[in-house]
Amino acid sequence: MSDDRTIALAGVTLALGNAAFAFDCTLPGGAITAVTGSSGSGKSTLLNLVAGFETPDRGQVLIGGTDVTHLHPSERPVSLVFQDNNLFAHLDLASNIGLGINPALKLSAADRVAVSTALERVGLAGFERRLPGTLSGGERQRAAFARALVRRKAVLLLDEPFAALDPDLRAAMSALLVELHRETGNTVMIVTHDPQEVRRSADHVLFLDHGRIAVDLPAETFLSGTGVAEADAFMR
Ligand SMILES: Nc1ncnc2c1ncn2[C@@H]1O[C@H](COP(=O)(O)OP(=O)(O)OP(=O)(O)O)[C@@H](O)[C@H]1O
Repeated sequence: MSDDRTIALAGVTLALGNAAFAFDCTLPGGAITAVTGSSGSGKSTLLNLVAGFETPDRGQVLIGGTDVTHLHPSERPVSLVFQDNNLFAHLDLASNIGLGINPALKLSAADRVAVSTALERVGLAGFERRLPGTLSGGERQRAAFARALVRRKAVLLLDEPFAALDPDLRAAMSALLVELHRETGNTVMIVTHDPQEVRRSADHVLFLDHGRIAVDLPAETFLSGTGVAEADAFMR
């Protein structure tokens, strides 16, 4: 029986322009899976298939054993954090995060408390009235995490969330991700081209090459050497 948060792609194929993708994989429920590989290998496309921004030509996308292949992104049990464009510039942080709870921003008193608690949790206590433009890059990413937290979805999808940050901040954000993951136990899929990020946060690793999954291993095994030249070279 599948864990209710396991993600599976079964016989998925997709053509986009000249690029062809074929994915067959299982992302273990309750684990952090890093999706890595060189530029253009298909990492974002794999994430977009799980999120619902792309639909396979063939095959199925399953979350917790439920076929979500034809569900709209808003109907899937997922939260998303991207590298940027996470926040609406004209809305303060309380509203930006409140959108994670209710897209019409009809928030109860309990919802407002949940927003403030999430801000506190990511180290932004008291930032409710601040506009995104007044925050540093790291603070904006923390706010994006806070919004993902209040959604309380079974699956958290992150596409290069820390790529724009300096190395210290990147390390701090990875640590925060691992800490929050320990508390929520949700299934995390993080797209990254940063080998350090894979080392720091992954329980499981998918290495993509030319639109296919070239390596699919627990992180410990992956990091000790895969025998696949491209993957081992990538991690050096
Ligand atoms: N809508 C599209 N139309 C045509 N080609 C596309 C489309 N979307 C993606 N591609 C192509 O598919 C390939 C994989 O793209 P994808 O963004 O998934 O790679 P990636 O591994 O995330 O790359 P990067 O690390 O550079 O972000 C690329 O060659 C890209 O140009």
